[in-house]
Amino acid sequence: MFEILTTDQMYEADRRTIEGGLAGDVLMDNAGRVVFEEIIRHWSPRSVSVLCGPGNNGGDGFVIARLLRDAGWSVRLGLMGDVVSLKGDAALHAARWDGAVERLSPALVVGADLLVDCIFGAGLAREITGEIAELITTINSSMASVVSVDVPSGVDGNSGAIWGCGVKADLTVTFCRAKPGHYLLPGRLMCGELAIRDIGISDQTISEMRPNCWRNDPVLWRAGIHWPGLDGHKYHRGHLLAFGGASMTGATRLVARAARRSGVGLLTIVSDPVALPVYASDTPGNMTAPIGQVESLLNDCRHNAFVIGPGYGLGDDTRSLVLKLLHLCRSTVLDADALTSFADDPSTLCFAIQGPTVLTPHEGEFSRLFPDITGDKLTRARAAAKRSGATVLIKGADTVIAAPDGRAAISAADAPWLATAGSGDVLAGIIGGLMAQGMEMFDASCMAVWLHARSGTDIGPGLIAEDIPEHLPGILRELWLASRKKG
Ligand SMILES: NC(=O)C1=CN([C@@H]2O[C@H](COP(=O)(O)OP(=O)(O)OC[C@H]3O[C@@H](n4cnc5c(N)ncnc54)[C@H](OP(=O)(O)O)[C@@H]3O)[C@@H](O)[C@H]2O)[C@@H](O)CC1
Ligand SMILES: Nc1ncnc2c1ncn2[C@@H]1O[C@H](COP(=O)(O)OP(=O)(O)O)[C@@H](O)[C@H]1O
Ligand SMILES: [K+]
Repeated sequence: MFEILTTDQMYEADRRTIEGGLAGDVLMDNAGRVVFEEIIRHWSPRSVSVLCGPGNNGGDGFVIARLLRDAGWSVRLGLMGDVVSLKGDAALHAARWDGAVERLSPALVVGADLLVDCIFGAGLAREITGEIAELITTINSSMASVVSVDVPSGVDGNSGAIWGCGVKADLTVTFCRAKPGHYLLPGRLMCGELAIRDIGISDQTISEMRPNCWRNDPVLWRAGIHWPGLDGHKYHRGHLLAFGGASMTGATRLVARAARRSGVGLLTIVSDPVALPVYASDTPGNMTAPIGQVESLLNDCRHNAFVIGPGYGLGDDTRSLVLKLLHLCRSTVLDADALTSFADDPSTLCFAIQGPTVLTPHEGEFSRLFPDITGDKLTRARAAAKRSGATVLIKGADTVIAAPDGRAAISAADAPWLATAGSGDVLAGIIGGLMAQGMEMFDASCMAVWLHARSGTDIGPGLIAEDIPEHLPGILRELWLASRKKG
């Protein structure tokens, strides 16, 4: 259930399921039934208005109305357009509804305790205007609870964008698998609780669709974790070089702390000699080296991973050091100043990326580096990954991680506490630490985002960036114990 399907993939899965012998009207009946089950699980009987659009999303509404009424609820149903204009399965289920069919209007909202939003689903393809836009405004200002069927009407299932206006739901029930728009902002903010329910489409049908987007979950990457062996030594766990700035020393201290808590064997902070005492005194386990020794450090292949950018400073020196590091094709995480230093010349950066490299921009850094790449976050991350050859991780509440081969994961965590200075530095450190231990770049990025978000939700209010590395051992222990059970 971690795959995320585009609306086209969903239509295709429906089509194949119907071809495989499950009639379309049965699929629609199943869809209506799971929404009905969610409604009766969440609410006691009350007055309901089912608001139906002209397509199959509206068809689901007729099933829901019938089941609720059969269960003794007081139900009104409104339809956009005429019943005779309905087609296929929607027409069939409309014929099975023997209650009144009212005109879809704000009058249906007045006095209802629960609204079932079946106006538009996957088929929404243009701006919502006029009477329907007014109806949506009325829905959103009403005191009634709102259940949206498949997606909140107005939300684009693929991008999470809003077509002019959108229903704000308390619960969204979607079918078979989530769609990107359930997790990408602003769509995610419109969904309320998300229930993903099976309607009879097999897992095999889904795997035949070859989904390459997932909700970020340990299932995706836990097999790729490099746990230390009984006979291991510290060099088996990698030696990360974290490049520290001369003045903003806090950033790389956070990188170092996070990388070490993620399990890296050795860590050296390389910096301008002026800042070395700060780094050296930060914590006894950090090693330090002056930037003047960088050539000999890089000549030692045991230094197998690099993190550069947080607090490093902008400019030519940063640019040439980054290019030098990329030339070695070792695991490299570029964040913050290492990215912004290429704002005037992103193609040089992209050209230099040959080895396992992760770029971790926030939205501002992303638009400086890839100003011509537009669209939703998933599309942009994929385009930037394809262009650069790096794994691209666009940060935010709906962090997206995309690999150059098109694979992508979206974080569905609820961790607004992470929006605090330095938390991005910690993330870069975790990714670097995991890659130094041998984890593949996409897996390491996904795992780091997950560990970071879990820390955010666990620690909650009051979180400061320094808390996150200290929280990692507990979560890693859980993952480790789970891996031993499976083994
Ligand atoms: N077997 C299956 O496939 C199953 C599908 N299922 C359900 O079907 C849903 C998808 O159904 P769908 O494809 O009919 O699309 P849907 O969202 O109902 O809307 C299309 C209609 O809206 C109209 N329209 C669009 N935009 C508009 C606008 N801005 N303003 C005004 N009108 C606009 C559009 O008009 P047109 O563009 O054609 O002029 C068309 O008439 C899916 O979300 C799920 O709930 C489940 O039952 C499981 C089985
Ligand atoms: N609302 C939010 N919900 C969850 N995570 C968030 C939210 N806002 C920011 N974050 C996360 O916090 C981190 C902030 O990183 P960044 O912007 O680089 O800040 P800094 O440079 O101060 O460390 C990122 O990992 C980002 O995904
Ligand atoms: K809907």
